[in-house]
Amino acid sequence: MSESFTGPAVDIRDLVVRRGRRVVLHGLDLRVRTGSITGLLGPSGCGKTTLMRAIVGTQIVESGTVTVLGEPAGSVALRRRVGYVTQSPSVYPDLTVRENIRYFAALYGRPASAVAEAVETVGLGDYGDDRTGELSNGQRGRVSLACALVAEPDLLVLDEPTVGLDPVLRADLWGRFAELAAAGTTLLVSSHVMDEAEHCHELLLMRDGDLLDVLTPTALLTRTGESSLEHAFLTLIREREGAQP
Ligand SMILES: Nc1ncnc2c1ncn2[C@@H]1O[C@H](COP(=O)(O)OP(=O)(O)OP(=O)(O)O)[C@@H](O)[C@H]1O
Repeated sequence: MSESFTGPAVDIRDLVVRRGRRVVLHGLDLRVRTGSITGLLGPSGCGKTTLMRAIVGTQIVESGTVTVLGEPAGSVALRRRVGYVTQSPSVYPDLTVRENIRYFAALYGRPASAVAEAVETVGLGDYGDDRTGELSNGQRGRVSLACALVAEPDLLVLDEPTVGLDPVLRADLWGRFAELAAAGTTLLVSSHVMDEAEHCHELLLMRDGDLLDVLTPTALLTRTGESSLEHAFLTLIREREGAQP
């Protein structure tokens, strides 16, 4: 973690993003606490990926400001401090699993032990010497995740990192995310399955390009009187829709 920065890891003011003919983010205001695991949750198409792209600086924004670790999103100073794993794996198919991860480790000056740890974290210990192009889609996604993990950036932005993973691996990954957060890393993790929300410190609940609420999983349950996060989110949506003029 970088020493001097004490503000929120992400600070967004009045963010408007248009994609094609559609305005997909309608003036969002939000903050992501440094050292937290923040879940970005909402139905398919609500704008989670677009928001993540704005945070990592790959999205053209119409108006508003996105400040990341105290710098404007996308600035050169952030290149090594922000990791982003998209839903489509970006790995070198001709390299083996270990070579891919080693390449990123070298770029970020990380030791060989970090490579071995990253391979194990994503459950690919038996595939370290396999060519990445010969793996399944889910396995390739895990290589991509390992490449981001090995760099140990200050902010990790992960777009649906647990899709298609078995329950054991998902639990292991959330355990690793918790360790990283405890060490000061900020994680912003999107998901459209609410059962993942329980692993997060804070939830950003999105719907149709707007932020419905920002609260902890416990607060979501308490506020709605529900016992499952899935139901709680639905109840919250119905309340808000009912409250609209
Ligand atoms: N390449 C694109 N060009 C134009 N519009 C787009 C493009 N990608 C997404 N959109 C629009 O932006 C909206 C938000 O998309 P986004 O990918 O951010 O949603 P999401 O919440 O990440 O969805 P999912 O959970 O399915 O990945 C969509 O409803 C779609 O209309």
